[in-house]
Amino acid sequence: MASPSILPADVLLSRRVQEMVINGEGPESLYICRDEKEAQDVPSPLAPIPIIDLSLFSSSTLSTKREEELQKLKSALCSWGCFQAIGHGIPSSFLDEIRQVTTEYFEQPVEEKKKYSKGVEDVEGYGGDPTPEEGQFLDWQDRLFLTAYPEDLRDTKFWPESPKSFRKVLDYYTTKMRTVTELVSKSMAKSLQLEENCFLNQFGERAALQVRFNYYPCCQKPEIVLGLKPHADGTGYTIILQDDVEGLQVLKEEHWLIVPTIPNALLVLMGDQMEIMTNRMFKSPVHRVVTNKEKERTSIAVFYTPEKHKEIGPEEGLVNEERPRLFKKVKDYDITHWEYYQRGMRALHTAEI
Ligand SMILES: O=C(O)CCC(=O)C(=O)O
Ligand SMILES: [Fe+2]
Repeated sequence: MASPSILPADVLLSRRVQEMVINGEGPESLYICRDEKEAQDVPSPLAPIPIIDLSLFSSSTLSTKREEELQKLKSALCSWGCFQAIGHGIPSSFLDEIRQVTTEYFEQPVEEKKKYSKGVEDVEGYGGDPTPEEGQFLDWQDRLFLTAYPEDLRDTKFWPESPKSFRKVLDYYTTKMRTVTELVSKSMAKSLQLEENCFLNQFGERAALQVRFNYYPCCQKPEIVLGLKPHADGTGYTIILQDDVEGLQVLKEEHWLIVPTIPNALLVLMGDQMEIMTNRMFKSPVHRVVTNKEKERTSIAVFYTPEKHKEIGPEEGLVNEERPRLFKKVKDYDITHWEYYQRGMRALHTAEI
């Protein structure tokens, strides 16, 4: 396969995938990352990712029922590293609303979206990865990346003013995500027989919520590109709202399996930092996104990451003779993760003892 030609970063960044599709341009070499033979593979089966009802974790639930659900949660995270959360308390009408403003944002003329363009060195804003490192390929996607929490770290120059309700909707979604992360973090701790606030304490009060709005245009040759290259997240964990188009896949025992789309579910997916904090009890799964010829896809991924400069490490309660300490204490792991990600590599080994 030809290695990609290197164009100046600002040129790459100024050409969005969506525009190329509108102009009828096919994937050029920079995006071609697989050969067609792989496309003749048998279609990927659906991943039977456990569905967890978060409402059962409330104190009003019968304790046996609650205990059962906690066990289900633990088993899901030990084997899959993710689960589909229902009963999270966010009305389905609101999930539809945030999906709607996301679609509306990406459907706007490119000049409107480019008002929020990220610069070559920026993390936040509208665009894609700027410079592929040697041997790396570009993802068949456009995205908008924003810090939503802590509020004083919001850079509102990247927050779209159109569609009109975008900011208000994102603000409300952030509040809801704060509630969900609190409940999920406490439940994960309880499922491991740990003190319920232990993960919340490691994340810290100023743990970040960053939102990545992903837009994957259709592709005439979906078998030779990827919407998002294989990776594990550098977060604590990530909460993904999919639309009704399949595309996200998880790697399980060397097979790619499709993550089912469930209208009102949130996919909660462990990142490397939960694998560190749980001393590898919970797995941070490798995942990727594929595209298709007929339907564009959007997803909204919320990255929940420990507070800046805060040290995290394995919970003492999960270190014992049978399970010796596997990781050192680390801080700002997401930065190391990003450096490795750009080279198409995992960073978790840098935290290992
Ligand atoms: O689009 C998706 O469903 C997944 C997105 C994802 O993995 C990411 O943004 O890190
Ligand atoms: Fe991801």
